[in-house]
Amino acid sequence: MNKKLRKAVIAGNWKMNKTPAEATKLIEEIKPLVKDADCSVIVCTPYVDIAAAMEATKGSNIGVGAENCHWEKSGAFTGEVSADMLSSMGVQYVIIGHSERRTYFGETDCTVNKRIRAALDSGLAVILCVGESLEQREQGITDELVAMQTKIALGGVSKDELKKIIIAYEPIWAIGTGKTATAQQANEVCAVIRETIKKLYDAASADAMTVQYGGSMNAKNAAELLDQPDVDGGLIGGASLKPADFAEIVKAASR
Ligand SMILES: O=C[C@H](O)COP(=O)(O)O
Repeated sequence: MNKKLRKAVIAGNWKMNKTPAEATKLIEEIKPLVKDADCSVIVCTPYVDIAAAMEATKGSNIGVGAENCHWEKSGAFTGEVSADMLSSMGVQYVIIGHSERRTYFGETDCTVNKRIRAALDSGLAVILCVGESLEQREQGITDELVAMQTKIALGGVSKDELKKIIIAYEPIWAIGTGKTATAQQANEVCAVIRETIKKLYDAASADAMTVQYGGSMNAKNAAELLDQPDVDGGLIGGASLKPADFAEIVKAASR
């Protein structure tokens, strides 16, 4: 499929930022700036901001996502939030397997797979994050690692369910560091992910798959990254908290 036929997806990952009142304010600022976007626009917020985000995005072209979900439907899991709880609030997307969850909260490829299963069963679309550390890149194992993360995460996911999955390639060394992967590096690994989908499913599924890049994407470097044939959008951290910068990235994805 021609890249142009895959609509770009720009998702903000707010991480642990913004109170509900601040979330409303930020969305109100973003809304007019992205209203003519020719790409999907999503904001993924902390759990406590979801009600405010649902309210503020009403009637707009901005979708709302969460930053994680548990794999069980309910039970004794203090501090966790289920996929059903999120979908009951109108949430459409959930980020799963972000490297910060893997690094700081012990998440593994296996728990990522369980969370994806739960999210799909609750009707949520998933933004699955994969990516290598600097050490792994230097060892030359980026492609194998990213392919393996993708395969394990998608275990038991049908071809039909795959349509509700977006994959974000996020090299850990580029997250929040100001160190962006070059457009070529980003494209190479996004292509590896697409090839992995082709092997696991088929060429049509690989062609239709949205593969984002994430890691210090900003208003200045977005156009070059988003111009790459296998980069279909971005998962944006820091710049998603700055309305003008986020809007600039959305504009770059709309070309
Ligand atoms: O999920 C977003 C990524 O972790 C990228 O964060 P960043 O844009 O602040 O580098």
